[in-house]
Amino acid sequence: MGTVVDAAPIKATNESLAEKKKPTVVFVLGGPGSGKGTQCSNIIENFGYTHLSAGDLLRAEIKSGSENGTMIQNMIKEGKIVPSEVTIKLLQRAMEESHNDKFLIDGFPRNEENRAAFEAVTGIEPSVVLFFDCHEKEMERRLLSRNEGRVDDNIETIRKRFRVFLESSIPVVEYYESKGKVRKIDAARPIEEVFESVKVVFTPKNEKAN
Ligand SMILES: Nc1ncnc2c1ncn2[C@@H]1O[C@H](COP(=O)(O)OP(=O)(O)OP(=O)(O)O)[C@@H](O)[C@H]1O
Ligand SMILES: Nc1ccn([C@@H]2O[C@H](COP(=O)(O)O)[C@@H](O)[C@H]2O)c(=O)n1
Repeated sequence: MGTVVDAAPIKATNESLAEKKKPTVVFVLGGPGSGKGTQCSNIIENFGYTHLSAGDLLRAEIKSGSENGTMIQNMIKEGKIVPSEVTIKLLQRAMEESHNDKFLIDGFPRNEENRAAFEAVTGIEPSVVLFFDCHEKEMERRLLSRNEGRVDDNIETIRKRFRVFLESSIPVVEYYESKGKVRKIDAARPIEEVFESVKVVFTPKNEKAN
């Protein structure tokens, strides 16, 4: 079945965003189960950001009964990446509705198409890209014990998600690395230890303890 996409609201929303000062955006990347959502919850409690998870927005779109719901559900089940115009429209709407000007965008951009389309449509470049680095064995263990009833937390889909991460998402991390924007965090450690490293990225240099 073809993808149902309504591109018109992207332009309208973009015009209203363009009138305002550009928001601060931090992209939060890392493999499935690397702990992106967990650490974003910690960051928003301490640093005044709004957390926008691309995956959560897509899952909410399925639940809302949207005309794109079936397509999104099928892509998630297969571990595939939803067309950028759909995800960007959801992100833009959430940014507009939040009234904040600092965003943690979690799980986006997932591929080169996501990255280029977001920059073209919004004119926004991330100030920093957080990259949670974790080995597959640990990510697999975490996903299989997450127990949130997600349709993609089964071993077959997890393997597909790992492949998509290596083939499509790592090149995005490399792109931002070449621009000096990536802050790589060892995410295979306990949650509190990972957050200690994350805090350093968000704490202005002159506020760090000696
Ligand atoms: N450092 C950690 N050590 C052990 N377990 C963790 C750690 N960080 C997160 N978890 C657990 O692992 C699971 C996956 O974490 P989380 O949902 O934050 O990952 P994610 O990167 O956002 O995953 P996805 O991309 O699949 O949404 C959760 O059950 C979470 O509680
Ligand atoms: N930019 C994105 C982000 C996510 N997806 C789809 O959602 C699935 C779950 O994402 P999580 O970040 O919650 O793990 C992911 O596997 C993709 O199918 C997407 O298409 N584009």
